[in-house]
Amino acid sequence: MTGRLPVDVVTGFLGAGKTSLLRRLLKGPELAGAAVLVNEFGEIGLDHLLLERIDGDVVLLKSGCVCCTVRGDLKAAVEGLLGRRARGEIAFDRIAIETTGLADPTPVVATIVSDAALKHRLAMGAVICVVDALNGAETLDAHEVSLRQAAAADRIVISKVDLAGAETTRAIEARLRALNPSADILLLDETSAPPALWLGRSDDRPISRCVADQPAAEPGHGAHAFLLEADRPLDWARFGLWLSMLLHRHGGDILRLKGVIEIEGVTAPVAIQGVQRVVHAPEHLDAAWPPGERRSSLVVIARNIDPERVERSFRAFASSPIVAPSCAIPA
Ligand SMILES: Nc1nc2c(ncn2[C@@H]2O[C@H](COP(=O)(O)OP(=O)(O)OP(=O)(O)O)[C@@H](O)[C@H]2O)c(=O)[nH]1
Repeated sequence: MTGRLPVDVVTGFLGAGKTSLLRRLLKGPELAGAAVLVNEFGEIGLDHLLLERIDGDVVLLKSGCVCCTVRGDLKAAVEGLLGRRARGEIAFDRIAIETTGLADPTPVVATIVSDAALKHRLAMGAVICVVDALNGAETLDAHEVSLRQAAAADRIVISKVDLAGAETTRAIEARLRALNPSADILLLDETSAPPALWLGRSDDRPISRCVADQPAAEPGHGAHAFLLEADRPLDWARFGLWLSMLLHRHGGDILRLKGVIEIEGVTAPVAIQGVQRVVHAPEHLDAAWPPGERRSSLVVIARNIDPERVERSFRAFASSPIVAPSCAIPA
């Protein structure tokens, strides 16, 4: 890898735990000095609310790492970062790319190993696929792209084993071993140590299977992203009710819901995370609201749902002081 920057790719379905894994790795020495590229689905990103902005889509993480949100061309984003590094504007010595949860990682790997402009400057590290122990089986059944993600991986991290229980975890592990026998598998919960040694490649794993001739899966799979916003603080109990009704009614089609909300009587922003039918524990963020951005914003990634109906329902809920029948049942 001499002279070339190692690139690791973190993939996995929506909400599997990719960012959580990266956040933990960023706290240790493994990713110190890394540039992290976050490839977001759709045009809507929220991470900028929580990170210090350098300019445009490039942000500096608290760890000192560079983080770049990619909404279009990955190659252009990587070239942009390499250019800024060459000009001495930013410093990093490795790259980690988080793909969108709906992406087949194959084209990302192909860009790194075979693009004429990049292949002499970058060296492929590992493809790490995060699979959620709780939702993993249903996701593998329903979304072909999740099979491709697991099949392309050098290493598979099974997340949320603390939520799934031993039996469910064993079942998903056995399924993943059958699907990709050559991948190393690691079980992870919220407290176990991050798999530092998993970054980088071991030479006996040919990259070829990652860049197999098969066409990449269509990104998106009919899913679309939309944004729900509210300018005044939300009542926590009513918000919880609205959210549980939404997931009760449409859970199978809400692939991901995440955002930052302002709750009545709470100064700090609160991060909300929903993955299919599961709502994770809300997180009170340390960061204060960036100036001028104090508002609730929720990104929903869904399929088979008319965003306007959900928006109407959310607006009615967020703006009315009492639960009116028209907003009580999410459309
Ligand atoms: N209990 C538990 N929760 C976890 C674990 N890993 C991730 N989570 C939670 O799962 C939710 C989604 O995690 P993220 O890391 O944002 O998932 P992601 O794959 O980056 O999501 P997208 O980028 O939207 O595809 C968050 O609320 C995390 O705190 C785990 O091992 N245990």
